[in-house]
Amino acid sequence: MKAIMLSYHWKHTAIIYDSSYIFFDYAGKNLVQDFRLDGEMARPYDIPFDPSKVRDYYDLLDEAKANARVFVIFCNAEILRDILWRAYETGFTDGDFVFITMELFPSDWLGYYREFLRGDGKDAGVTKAYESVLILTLRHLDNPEYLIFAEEVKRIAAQDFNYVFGDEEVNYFITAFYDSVIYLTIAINKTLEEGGNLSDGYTLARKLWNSSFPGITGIVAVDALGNRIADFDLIDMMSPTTRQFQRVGSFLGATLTYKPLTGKDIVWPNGLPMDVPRCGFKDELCITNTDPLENLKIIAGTTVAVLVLLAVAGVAGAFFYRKMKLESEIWKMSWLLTRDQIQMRKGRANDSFLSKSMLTVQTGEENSSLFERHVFTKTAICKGLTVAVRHLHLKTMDLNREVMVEFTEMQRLHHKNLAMFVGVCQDPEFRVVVMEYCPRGSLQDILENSSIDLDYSFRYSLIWDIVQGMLYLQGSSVGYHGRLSSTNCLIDSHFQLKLTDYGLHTLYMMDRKEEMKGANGTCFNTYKLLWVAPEHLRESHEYMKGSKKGDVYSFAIILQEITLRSPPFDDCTLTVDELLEKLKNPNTEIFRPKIPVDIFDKGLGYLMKECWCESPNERLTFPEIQEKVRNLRVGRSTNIMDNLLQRMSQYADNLETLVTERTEAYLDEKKRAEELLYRLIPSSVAKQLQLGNSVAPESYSCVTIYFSDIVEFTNLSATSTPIQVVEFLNQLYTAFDTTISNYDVYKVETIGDAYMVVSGLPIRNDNQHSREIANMSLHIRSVASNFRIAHRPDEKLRIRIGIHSGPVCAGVVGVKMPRYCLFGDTVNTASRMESNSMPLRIHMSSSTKSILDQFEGYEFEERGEIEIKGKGKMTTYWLNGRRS
Ligand SMILES: Nc1nc2c(ncn2[C@@H]2O[C@H](COP(=O)(O)OP(=O)(O)OP(=O)(O)O)[C@@H](O)[C@H]2O)c(=O)[nH]1
Ligand SMILES: [Mg+2]
Repeated sequence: MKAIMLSYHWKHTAIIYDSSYIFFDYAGKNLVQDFRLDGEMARPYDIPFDPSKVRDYYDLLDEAKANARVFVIFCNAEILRDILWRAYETGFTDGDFVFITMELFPSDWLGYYREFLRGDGKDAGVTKAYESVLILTLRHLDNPEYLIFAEEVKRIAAQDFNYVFGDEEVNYFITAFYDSVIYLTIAINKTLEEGGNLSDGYTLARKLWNSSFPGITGIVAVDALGNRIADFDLIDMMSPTTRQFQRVGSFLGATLTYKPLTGKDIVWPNGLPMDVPRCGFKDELCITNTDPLENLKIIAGTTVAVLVLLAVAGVAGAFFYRKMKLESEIWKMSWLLTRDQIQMRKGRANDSFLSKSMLTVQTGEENSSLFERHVFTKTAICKGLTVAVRHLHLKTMDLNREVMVEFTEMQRLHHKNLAMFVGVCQDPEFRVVVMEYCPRGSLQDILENSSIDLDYSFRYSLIWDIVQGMLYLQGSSVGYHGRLSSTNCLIDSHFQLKLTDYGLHTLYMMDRKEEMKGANGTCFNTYKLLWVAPEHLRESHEYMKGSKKGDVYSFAIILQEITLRSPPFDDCTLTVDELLEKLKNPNTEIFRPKIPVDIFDKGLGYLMKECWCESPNERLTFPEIQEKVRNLRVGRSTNIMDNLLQRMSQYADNLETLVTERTEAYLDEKKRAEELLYRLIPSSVAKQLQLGNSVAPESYSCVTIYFSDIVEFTNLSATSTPIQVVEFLNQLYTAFDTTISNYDVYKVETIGDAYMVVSGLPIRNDNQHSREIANMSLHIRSVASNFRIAHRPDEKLRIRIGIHSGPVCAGVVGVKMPRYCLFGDTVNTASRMESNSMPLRIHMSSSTKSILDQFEGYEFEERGEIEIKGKGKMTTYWLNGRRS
């Protein structure tokens, strides 16, 4: 570790370690102590901790920060993740700090390492923190002797122990045992050569102390106390997107040297971190710096005045020190973001099931005209985080001292109920404030989303979160929120409420002034003023900064929204502007939202009244509100976790039902579509098409084709309306379709009054095709002769049938509306059989007859030789019937 530290010119370290990890070598020497004793290094600052007792890992980091920028951390992976998350949350991961930890076995770390991902909302932050982490692991073995040895171990494991290694490396302990045996054999040989006594184990064991020998893992170095000095690799994350790690350097035990690997630089978030910050660990170096001289003037007027002040009292000294610290932070301007650091995300931020795409708010106008607000946060990626970007209306951003102090103060705020302030960008084209993004939308979104059921405990936990955030904010140097509203209460992925858009009083005041002027083409939305306390409404908007008591009033309006689950002042019928006027100028009566008698919690009703008193001094303070809410909450189920889980499972159930319903509907639809397709194309062919396979045309050596036609259809059509014709054909073909479903046949198509059926394809059926078609023809004939034409009840339907057998080729033609078609002379001949047939008779060719002859029971009648157009003379037959 020392070799690594010195190689990067770091001499100051803080060792943060789980005190249950005791680092002793076999001779009983405490390794942490050992690490502390080295002339070249400053004495490392030692922070042991008991994980079960640590209240907040920030405390450890804060303590370490006062002594070092390089933190060596020893603890288990879970705790490390918690520490890193806290480090990220509290601003330790921007590149000023280094975290070195140890993970003995390297195989897990090389390649893609995702084990620190948990999907708990902290992954991005922990990944960011990993940019500052270096991991020390045992050397990755790849020397030729080791590779042969590893192969051999794998072979023996499979052969003798039936254990087959996967991708994993051969365990390091196996190689260490092997090296021990080499150690022993060398020691025995040496002892024998020297004529020593083999039964003197102690001397034997000491034979190779303070020396080295070639082992299977490379050169094995043994120190003067008999400890093996292992070889280590230093590993670093190459990129936060791929989370891929790489070796950046190696430590060789035999030479006690660390060498960075050429061409494999450590990827730092912000360059190589300095061993000592510019102003020293306690800002002590800045007091005599040139820049701070300027600062001194700013703080106390003159340098002399400050020095006098310092001399006068220790208390003043402490004050001075704090001020100096703030000054150095102000000038660091770490909140200032460049345009390149903010990558806007495309599309709207609407990734929450709680956010409605459209918020519709009733303005309260006489006719209840609805005024729609369609608001989405713009989101971006900044420093590896998804952030909410708030565009400012200011034409210029004057980074005067007051504004800079505000930014610096904002940056110091860290609380679970505050959305983090990320920074500002003052690019003329892109003047924005960047805040932590909360994916589940605002409190207003939740309240307006009727599909979310809000019970007591949930409402109380929302209120509780607001109070906690406000207590912290009002106790901080920022002093008050200034624009507390339900749109500035956000819900994060853990359903925790976080306040946003707080502070920055000077900047936001100037910005609101511009917004009201309509800068950047915006139109100021007076609806936002419904949360502003009357005393501030009365001020000129330009000075409407806000106050602690003003926040309490805004909180009361949010309480109204939560308890009544309605927008502010929802009960009144005034327009927003009329309403604001009334609030500004109360006549005899103070104007506030009405609290219905059946309010779900009377206690909350009283609390609202105590918070929106007209006189700011009569309003409660947040500590008092906290007490009241705590008392009101007693007796209600406060287990937000249970409640949340219940809600989540309810939501999941709803989703599951929805998914099942949709899936069923989809499957039904699919089935219908498939059935339709199977009617157009034989199912075996359709399946091939669905799989994306092309269907090659196929020839069939013998199939039987049926054609039938309605006698005098032209006359019938001429004397019927088109609708009657369609209805008639539909009824007839439905009857035919039902009939043919009893046979192994495929209906090729209907063309007008013609009906075409084939048997023997696409699935071949030997010679059965002639029989199937013959039987079907007889059946259809009887169906047709019994068929009554609905609009001509007295007329008898007569059809002509013709059948013929022979070779055909079948294939799918067309892309847009693919059709399965038959080609070949057999089709024409079959059609000719039909056209030369007689009413209610089945006319067949000799080829069909000769196949049918193989089957018994058919009654034929030779028709004799007839002239068939395009074919010449053919002997044909009538199929009259079949003996049962
Ligand atoms: N989902 C989500 N919505 C946000 C986030 N930040 C702001 N919003 C919403 O984006 C919309 C526009 O926000 P703003 O421009 O801050 O306007 P506002 O909050 O109504 O008013 P002021 O902040 O007081 O100016 C509001 O509906 C916010 O609730 C966020 O981090 N996540
Ligand atoms: Mg806002």
